[in-house]
Amino acid sequence: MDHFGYQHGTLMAEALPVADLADRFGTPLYLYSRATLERHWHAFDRAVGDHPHLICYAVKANANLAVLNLLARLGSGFDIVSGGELARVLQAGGDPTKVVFSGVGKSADEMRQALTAGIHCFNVESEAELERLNLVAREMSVVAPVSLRINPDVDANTHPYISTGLKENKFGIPMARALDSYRRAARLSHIEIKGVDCHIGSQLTSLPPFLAALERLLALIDQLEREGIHLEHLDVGGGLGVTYDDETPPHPDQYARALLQGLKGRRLSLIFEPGRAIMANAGILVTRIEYLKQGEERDFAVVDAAMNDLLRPSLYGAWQKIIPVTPRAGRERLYDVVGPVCETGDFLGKERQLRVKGGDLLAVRSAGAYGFAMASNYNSRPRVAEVMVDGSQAHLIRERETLNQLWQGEHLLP
Ligand SMILES: Cc1ncc(COP(=O)(O)O)c(C=O)c1O
Ligand SMILES: N[C@@H](CCCC[NH3+])C(=O)O
Repeated sequence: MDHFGYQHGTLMAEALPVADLADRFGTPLYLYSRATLERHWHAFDRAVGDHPHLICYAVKANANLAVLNLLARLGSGFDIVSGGELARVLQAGGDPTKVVFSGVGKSADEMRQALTAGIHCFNVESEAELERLNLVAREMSVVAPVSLRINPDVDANTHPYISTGLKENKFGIPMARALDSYRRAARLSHIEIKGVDCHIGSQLTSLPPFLAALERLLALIDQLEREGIHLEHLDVGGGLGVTYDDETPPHPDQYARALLQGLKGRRLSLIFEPGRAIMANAGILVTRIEYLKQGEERDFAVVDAAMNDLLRPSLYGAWQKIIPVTPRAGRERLYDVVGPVCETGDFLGKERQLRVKGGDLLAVRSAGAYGFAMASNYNSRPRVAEVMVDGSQAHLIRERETLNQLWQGEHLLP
């Protein structure tokens, strides 16, 4: 069921007309549907059934405290990549014992912070990081629970900027070094080996790359077992894609079934780190057309949202559906939907057929993940408001930034 569907000729967010929300909260505006994000989380959780598992939502996809809090209430764990994300999870009431810490550049301070919080596991991405973590844990007289993130050299068939499991990518420990790294970890006094981890990329729309990575990891797990290194869990990362246009990614049921079959009866518990699959289609970006402008080659719909609010189209050439909030009758025209930022690459969509007038509202769909999370103040644009819709209630979960906030923390010379 789509919680952003049309009713009586106008776009709804659950039980509320988007146009009313735009009037009430202003534009640009991120709108999220609580029912959708909860349904997506449950779909993932249910898919794994009673096989021991932990769903660790990837905080980077959307780190708003209200989002994290709703997920924490469902019993979710969290995949973090910084001390800032850990602080957000704790602030939102998340359970630190369900947190896994990924990322190639963890600082000693971040390690201390995570050890103090008592997280579930560090996903260690290099031998140098392993050494540092051992030292930090020794200083604190604790033992650090560790998974090694292995780079299985599998092509995820996704955009090169979001592919992470190829030899040339910076992520993880190369497969060829995996065994030695585990042996080294086993010798370190303040490291406890818990599992193995991989994450081969984002927006994957088919199963074979996941299964190829799984096969390689299982071969490693069996090899480690023969050496007396026993793993408790296998962290398969995130990466399950969503439908932006006409992609048909596997449903979490199919994905989980394939992985469970791949385990061939091994009783390893599974950790999942989904981000996009939970949040992307639980959010839209609502924007108002400032001007329609006729060019020589094409027309432009200049809207009030820009690349600083939603970077994916500019950064990856990503395609996201752009739909009218209240569709009109009449002739369609072809528009580039562009923002006010002074960059040629500032567009939300190119060559879109639309029937619109100046002042109309548009909604960019699938914007709940990597939308607000990647927003910036470029061109001194205050970051926009975020609203969570819950049935017929709308909650402001992040206020629109004020102009004063733009220079908060800046100082003039004496
Ligand atoms: C280590 C790690 N885990 C999980 C994710 C979440 O990925 P996705 O949003 O594709 O599920 C990412 C981002 O790609 C990641 O780098
Ligand atoms: N930010 C990216 C995904 C990167 C995932 C981070 N590991 C996107 O919008 O598609």
